[in-house]
Amino acid sequence: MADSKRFDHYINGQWVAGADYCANINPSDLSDVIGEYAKADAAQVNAAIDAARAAFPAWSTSGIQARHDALDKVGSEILARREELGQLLAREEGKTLPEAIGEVTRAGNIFKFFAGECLRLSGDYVPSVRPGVNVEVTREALGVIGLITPWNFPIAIPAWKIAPALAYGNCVVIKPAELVPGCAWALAEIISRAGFPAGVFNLVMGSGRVVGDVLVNSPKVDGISFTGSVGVGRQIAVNCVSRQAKVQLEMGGKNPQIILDDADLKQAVELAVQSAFYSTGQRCTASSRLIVTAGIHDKFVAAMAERMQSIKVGHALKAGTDIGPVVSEAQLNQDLKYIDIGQSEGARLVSGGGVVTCDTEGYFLAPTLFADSEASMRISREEIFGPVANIVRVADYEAALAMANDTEFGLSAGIATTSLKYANHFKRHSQAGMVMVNLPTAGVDYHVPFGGRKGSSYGSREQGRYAQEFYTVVKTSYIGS
Ligand SMILES: NC(=O)C1=CN([C@@H]2O[C@H](COP(=O)(O)OP(=O)(O)OC[C@H]3O[C@@H](n4cnc5c(N)ncnc54)[C@H](OP(=O)(O)O)[C@@H]3O)[C@@H](O)[C@H]2O)C=CC1
Ligand SMILES: O=C(O)CCC(=O)C(=O)O
Repeated sequence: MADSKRFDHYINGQWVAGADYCANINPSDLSDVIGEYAKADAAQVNAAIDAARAAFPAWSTSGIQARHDALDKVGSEILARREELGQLLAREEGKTLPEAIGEVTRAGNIFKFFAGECLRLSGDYVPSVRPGVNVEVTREALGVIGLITPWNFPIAIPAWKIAPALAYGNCVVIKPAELVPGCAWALAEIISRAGFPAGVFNLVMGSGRVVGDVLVNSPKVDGISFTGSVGVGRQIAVNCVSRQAKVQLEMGGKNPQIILDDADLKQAVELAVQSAFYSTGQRCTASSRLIVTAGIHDKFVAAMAERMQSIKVGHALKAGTDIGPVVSEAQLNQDLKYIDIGQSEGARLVSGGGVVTCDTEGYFLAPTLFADSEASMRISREEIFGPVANIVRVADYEAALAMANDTEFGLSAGIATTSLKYANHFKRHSQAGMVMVNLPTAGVDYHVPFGGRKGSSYGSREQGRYAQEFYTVVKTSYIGS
């Protein structure tokens, strides 16, 4: 358990000391150490995998009422403690407190949703083409699942992987990002008291290179669900496919936000600000390319420049902060690098462009907007993952659609328009997994599928009922008389 701000792994129903420890530091205030979190070595990861393997036969055939009750209990506790957990989340990741409380609420609702899914498991019972024979199609748990999660949604992403995995009868070993182990640890502590048998749920913290690598390559792990960068995701896929393990990847985006001439200007500005800068732009669904048609372009650029003056950057826990810090020094350097690239490529800086000084020492960056950009520029093509966006001018809707689809990614895509014709056409012809009409590209519901096309995602969808595609395997049984 936690001992003078030391936080241990949870393996086989026990709190286990780390092979080493790593400080979890508040990006809004680098003098604030949240705690020392355990780092696992390979032996500890293998112990967690073995515990999950041993627990699997009983858990995968356990009663659905017990599974429902345990998941529901987790959801209730998360919701009851949303303010306190939101504080922890804002402190370790840098999202503002309202955003963090919103994310915690989403996590609680996800556990409640999948508690319900335990009671809605279904299959098919159909006649055979052979007389006197019947056929059953049922779903069974996949097995032991390794969950590898990123830093930008420290409780919601673990929740949307853990809850369906357990609901459908799998056992899990989760490795959260080393930058944000606090929320995953708090979630593990709640799960440890909810009534799951030992070994069903295991938390091992530490680096991707050690913990993640063992999980991905262990022959005792039947599937990996990963969210993070494209480079790491693709390598995980290669390793999983080579040993025939199931794999699901959620990775980057370069999500377009189209603003058409007929858009409501005020609404378009608000949703563009939300898409590009809220959560410090650190969402795979964020939009860093605003594609604007010629008739509204100049008014839109001017209105954005004015609106951005009132965005307050500051300590994530301070009332009134709109945008908290960037998560880490490495991410800040990546954002600054792209600001330099934008300037050297010839885009015009409209707002922001550098770090911001606050009362505390942290990784504060001004929301940054470029205009007069070209679709071919690196700032228009590569995922930045920070509060940095650019505007590209196009002639009309057709050009906007073509530019929106001209990307290696396909996670989410938005359009601001008052035209039903263009909205409907965009819904049908956007090559993204999620389409937003008069809404920001980021900010999704928890009960419907989440995921993208092309380079953004691989494997079946996460969330909602569709999650069962990954976490279950189908069995066909033939019954003769
Ligand atoms: N789609 C999304 O939601 C996200 C996208 N990103 C993108 O990725 C960029 C880099 O962020 P970063 O955090 O470094 O992303 P990573 O892909 O490195 O990290 C995601 C998760 O994978 C783990 N990991 C890292 N290397 C390996 C490996 N070899 N085998 C198994 N697991 C591994 C990480 O562990 P650990 O970090 O503890 O070492 C973390 O838990 C961002 O700038 C952004 O562009 C980042 C986060 C989320
Ligand atoms: O936009 C959202 O609500 C979810 C975004 C997300 O899951 C991510 O950035 O990884």
